[in-house]
Amino acid sequence: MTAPLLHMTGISKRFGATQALSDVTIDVRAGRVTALIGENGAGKSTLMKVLSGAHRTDSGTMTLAGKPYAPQGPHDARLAGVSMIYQELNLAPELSIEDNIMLGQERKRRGLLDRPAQRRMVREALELLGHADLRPDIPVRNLSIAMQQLVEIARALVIDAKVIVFDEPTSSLTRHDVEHLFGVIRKLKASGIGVVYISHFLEEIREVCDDYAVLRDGRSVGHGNLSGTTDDDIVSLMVGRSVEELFPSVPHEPGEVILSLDNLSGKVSPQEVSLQLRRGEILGIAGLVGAGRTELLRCLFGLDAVTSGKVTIGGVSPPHSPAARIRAGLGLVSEDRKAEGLAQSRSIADNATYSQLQPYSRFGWLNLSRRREAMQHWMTRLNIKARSQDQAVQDLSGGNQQKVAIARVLHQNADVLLLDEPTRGIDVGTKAEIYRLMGEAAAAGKAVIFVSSYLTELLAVCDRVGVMSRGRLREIRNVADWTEEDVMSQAVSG
Ligand SMILES: Nc1ncnc2c1ncn2[C@@H]1O[C@H](COP(=O)(O)OP(=O)(O)OP(=O)(O)O)[C@@H](O)[C@H]1O
Repeated sequence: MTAPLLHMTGISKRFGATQALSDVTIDVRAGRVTALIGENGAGKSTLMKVLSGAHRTDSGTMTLAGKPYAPQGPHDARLAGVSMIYQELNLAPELSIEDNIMLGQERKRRGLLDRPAQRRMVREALELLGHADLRPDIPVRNLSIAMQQLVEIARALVIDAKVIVFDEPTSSLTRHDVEHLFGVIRKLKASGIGVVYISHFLEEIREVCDDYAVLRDGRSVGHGNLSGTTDDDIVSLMVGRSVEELFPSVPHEPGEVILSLDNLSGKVSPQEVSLQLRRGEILGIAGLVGAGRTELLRCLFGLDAVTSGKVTIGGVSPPHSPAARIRAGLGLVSEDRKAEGLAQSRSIADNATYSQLQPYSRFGWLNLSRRREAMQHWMTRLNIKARSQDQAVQDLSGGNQQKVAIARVLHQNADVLLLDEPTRGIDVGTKAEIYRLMGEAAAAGKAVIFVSSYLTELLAVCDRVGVMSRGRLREIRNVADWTEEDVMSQAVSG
């Protein structure tokens, strides 16, 4: 076999008391896509930050295209040919496509910006990506997320990227855009670039990747060609044991109506949404990004203004504020855990218990040992990887932060759980545990509204599924009466 394009070996990285990576080795070959796989907190992002110059490794070496590679920082790494495409895009919205692509890598002639040369490079890059039609002078803020991602990729191409890393690139994309992105990745492959692809979706990995490398607890535990492996093999490598069911089901029966919405409308979304939810029921809400699903939950929870309509919870209509809605029995896991979900500098325990401190406080004092016990339970159930429950949320991996947000609503013991993309960025083993917890909540007489862009899980886990498009709730059916195609055709209906 030919020498790898990128070879990382003996990579170790420690943060204080956390050994994030120990002696990790990974190879990336030219013209191939390598899936980097692991549970939340396994060390994937840390390894890629070492590769992209954002972190210095404590030990180990890297070679790129046969030469020693030790970037001094992200800019240095980019110039050497290593680019990262993150979930949160890093573009300047007011600048044009061209200026974004060339930012920090401008072409100059006699000290002046060489616009014609830049324009040529930008066009070539866009052409390679199948988008010669995109006008380089329009501002990036006018582009869809999928197109912005394309601009990021073009940024990598103009400096002759050798290795491009995609970190969970599909989480905000529609299925159509995902297919387009996969087409782009295939073009990158064909031009000899080595791609690293991080994802928690095995289906995606199978679709677009050739090779795999698995990390567990910061160590390399397996690598090879994907074609010779089953999903079970991969999952077993990730979690260190076999996972019996990816969609465990817990029997539950619908009871009395706990929540009713009558023509609920917000400023833009939702539009005249009516529904009834029973205890013991899991209602899924499907739809495209921007269909108004998040706004529906936010209006219900008292976060966004409502222009008309009525919300009844357990027979009463509580005031329109989050505090009142929490008292009435609602709990929300927000889609945007960074902006509004979690206090980043506070501990896991503070974050998870903050909406429900009552069981631990008497005469104004917190009973910390009782809280510690309760927290330990959720840390274990949700497999939260942390040194202790006192660790600050900002030091956790993305997936583990999401788990803390979920621990909060479970701990709050709400009657109606409003879950907005709760499994985004969560590893497969823990996803299964979250589905089980949802089933158990329903079996215990709670109700769940489950918003997700991952249709497979909605159809596997919910009792009924409704589809939103353009702010309206199109139709709710029993899950057995939906096919994926039906859901998609409702989702794109005008
Ligand atoms: N800046 C930091 N300070 C302290 N600990 C950190 C820091 N960055 C990462 N860690 C720790 O390193 C470990 C690996 O985290 P990393 O983000 O690499 O995981 P990951 O595999 O990318 O997870 P996910 O799938 O959830 O994104 C975790 O235990 C995390 O808490």
